[in-house]
Amino acid sequence: MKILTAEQLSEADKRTIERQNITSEELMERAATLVFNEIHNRLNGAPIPIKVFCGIGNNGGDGLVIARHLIQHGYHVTIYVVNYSDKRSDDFLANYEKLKSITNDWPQLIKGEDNFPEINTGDFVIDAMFGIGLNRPIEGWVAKLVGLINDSKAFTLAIDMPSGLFSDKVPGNDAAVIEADFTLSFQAPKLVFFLPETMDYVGDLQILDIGLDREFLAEIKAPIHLIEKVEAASLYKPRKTNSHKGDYGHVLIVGGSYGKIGSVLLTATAALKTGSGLCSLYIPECGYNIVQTGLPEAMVLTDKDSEQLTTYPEDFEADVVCFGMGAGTSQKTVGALEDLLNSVKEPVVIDADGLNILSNNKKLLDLLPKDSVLTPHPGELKRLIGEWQDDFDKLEKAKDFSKKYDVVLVIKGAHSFTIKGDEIYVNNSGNPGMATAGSGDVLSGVITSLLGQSYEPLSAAILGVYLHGRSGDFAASELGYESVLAGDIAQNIGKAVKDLFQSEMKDSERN
Ligand SMILES: NC(=O)C1=CN([C@@H]2O[C@H](COP(=O)(O)OP(=O)(O)OC[C@H]3O[C@@H](n4cnc5c(N)ncnc54)[C@H](O)[C@@H]3O)[C@@H](O)[C@H]2O)[C@@H](O)CC1
Ligand SMILES: [K+]
Repeated sequence: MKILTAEQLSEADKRTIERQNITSEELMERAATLVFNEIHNRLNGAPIPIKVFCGIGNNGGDGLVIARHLIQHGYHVTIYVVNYSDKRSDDFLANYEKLKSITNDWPQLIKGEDNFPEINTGDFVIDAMFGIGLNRPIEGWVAKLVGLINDSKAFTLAIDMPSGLFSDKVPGNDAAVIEADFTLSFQAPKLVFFLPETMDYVGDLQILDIGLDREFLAEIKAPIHLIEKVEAASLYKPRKTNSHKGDYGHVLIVGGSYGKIGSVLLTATAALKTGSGLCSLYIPECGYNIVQTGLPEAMVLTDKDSEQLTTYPEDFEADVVCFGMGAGTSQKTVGALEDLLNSVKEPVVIDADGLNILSNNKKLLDLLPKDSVLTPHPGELKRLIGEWQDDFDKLEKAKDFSKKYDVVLVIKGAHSFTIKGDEIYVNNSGNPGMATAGSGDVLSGVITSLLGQSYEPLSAAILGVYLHGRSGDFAASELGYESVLAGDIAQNIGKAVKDLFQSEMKDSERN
């Protein structure tokens, strides 16, 4: 799904109004009625106090339409107009008028702190103050009202965006932003819903298809995509009936050191579980028995050093090589990576200590084969690309890095970001149970395996990140977040692959 900017969405609104020959008021009615339906489906007539806070632009107009439908369906609704300005939008005014015919309870005007209502924990708050039109931070008494809503701990539903969030920048440190429990957003997700610095304001997210012009949406150039099941499934390459293990790639996992042999075991398990035909490991001698016993399906070669990697087996023929997990950063291991990069011409996967070695020896970056996949977590990324001011700046620096070295970057996080040049792919599978030791080693194994199965590097990274998250979802639905171990993620890869072609998850499997 394309992630669009506020300008692109406003343009889509305009084109829709022209091509569908409707008024903007009709479009607002359509969008806000969809929101009402979602609320009604969930509340099912429950007599809880609903407080709708409306701004005076079109986000406020949405709030008025939602409130009108709620009142007509017998809900206990109080409407507040947050009157930060007298410049009301036309569609706001039209819907303000429409309220007259259905209720005698006129909206309460808030013009300052004296008009603040009491908000109780048990209230249901609808935040329709600001949407994509916010162009400067919320200030003064409106900021205090945002604080009051947040402090109330009432369940808060944000319409289109939590008020105070911008679509194209991170709010300042002390900025007033609604901390929504749920956000219902129109037509396309906005980037800030997925960035570490802003995602917590959004709560659970649902995108409503409000029927904006299909042709325009299909044609519009968007460099940022959200990856969900449909997008992941479109990348998948089915297996041929008439095939053998040689068709699914031979991967070589290079890593491990004394006390950290488990990491390579996890990577190799994940690679085999993702479908690699053959899997070999190149590890220090101390790991030989551990790997041979722990994973009989894998083949093992050992370095002459018993505790660390010192060389790379140059004449070994593998389809793809992965380097780094548990390897340590000793000078001898730096030499091993240098040997590897001097002998391998195909894209490699570099993770963990492999990335730390690159950060400490930046000249090695020039040796990376084109389209290699690097999978840093934020700490490793910082060492690679330097400090950033905020998440938008981070993405710019990451794009520059990807272009400079011609590599695919996978920035790991709650929503992992896969970056190649100017293209960004935001992953939407996974859960907090996956924040556990070895989870990244499993991801490297999945991506390496896909590369070995002839997936293009970018596709291998995007699909690999999605499958890894989805495997974690299956593991968590069975075990609970706290009990998910990295090995459980690897054990569920098969379910994640099968699930690509199954319709929606049952509620019992959802996290
Ligand atoms: N046809 C459309 O354009 C549709 C728009 N929709 C809604 O319209 C919203 C956008 O509406 P608007 O463009 O009217 O903007 P908003 O309602 O988001 O903001 C209201 C106005 O406040 C002013 N403003 C911005 N920052 C401010 C600040 N810090 N303090 C005080 N005033 C400030 C701006 O001039 C803006 O016009 C969307 O988020 C969505 O909710 C939906 O009804 C769907 C259809
Ligand atoms: K809002």
